[in-house]
Amino acid sequence: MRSYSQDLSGGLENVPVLIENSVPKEALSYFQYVPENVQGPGCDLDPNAVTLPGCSCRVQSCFPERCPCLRFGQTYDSRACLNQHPQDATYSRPVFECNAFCSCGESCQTRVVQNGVCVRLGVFSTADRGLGVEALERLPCGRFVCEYAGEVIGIDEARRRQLSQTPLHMNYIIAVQEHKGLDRVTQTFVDPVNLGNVGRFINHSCQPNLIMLPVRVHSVLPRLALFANRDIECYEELTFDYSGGQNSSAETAKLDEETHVGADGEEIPQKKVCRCGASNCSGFLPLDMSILH
Ligand SMILES: C[S@@+](CC[C@H](N)C(=O)[O-])C[C@H]1O[C@@H](n2cnc3c(N)ncnc32)[C@H](O)[C@@H]1O
Repeated sequence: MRSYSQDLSGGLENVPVLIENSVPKEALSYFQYVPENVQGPGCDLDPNAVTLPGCSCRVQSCFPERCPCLRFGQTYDSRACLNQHPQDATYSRPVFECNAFCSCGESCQTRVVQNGVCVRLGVFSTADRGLGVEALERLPCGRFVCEYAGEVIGIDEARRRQLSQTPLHMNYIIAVQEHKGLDRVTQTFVDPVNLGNVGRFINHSCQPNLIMLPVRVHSVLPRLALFANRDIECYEELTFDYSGGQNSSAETAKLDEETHVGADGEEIPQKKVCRCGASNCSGFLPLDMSILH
């Protein structure tokens, strides 16, 4: 069992995010903890501005039949867990929570991600993947764990940051694409390298125990929320699939066989060996080529 003491969040989360005592201070010297997304270069909106309308349900907890925030159905159960299995197709639809403009109570069942980290997590040194995060309590399937929070940046900034990296750098930029109708795609880029929360220490696995869902709370900008996709034991390392479940190995494999220089002559970061140890491991970390095109 690892020994933990300090709170990485400095009191900014509901529960301390513990750091293993053996993690060297230098490993975190350039990092500043922010519990929620912040506006970064190229992002036109302040992620903390309230840009969604509220409901007028004057009840403690909203009903799906009446509440416009629940037009796609009830998302959570009374234990703040997803009320369908996380792999269920339901979650390919947008998820909205009640927000600051809503008339319902603060204990409304439709407020989960906005309540922040409520489970005990520990940041520890892995043998071969830098730092990682483990659960310090049992987590039931569907439980909200934490956000992947950081600077929300525009695509040009994401491209600039990605191209400035070499395979020796750790990559923290997550690009989430959402399909709206047949021809509209919205992209959200979050980079928690310097400003971020506990989510930025979670490693990739080809057989993960978390799933990432875009959840809208007060703003049209989604928050990237991580939920348990099965029951998780205390001291299990937490992981999610950096590709969001889409198999990007074909594209990354092509990159490796051919060239590491893009069409405009720019250097393209090379793919990295995946050390998740899963039986279905694809061999390499997903590399989101949509940022580079
Ligand atoms: C979002 S960070 C995860 C936290 C990171 N381990 C740290 O120490 O801050 C992503 C980086 O961690 C490393 N990493 C994450 N999952 C990995 C895996 N399955 N195999 C090898 N390296 C991994 C890679 O360097 C990757 O670019």
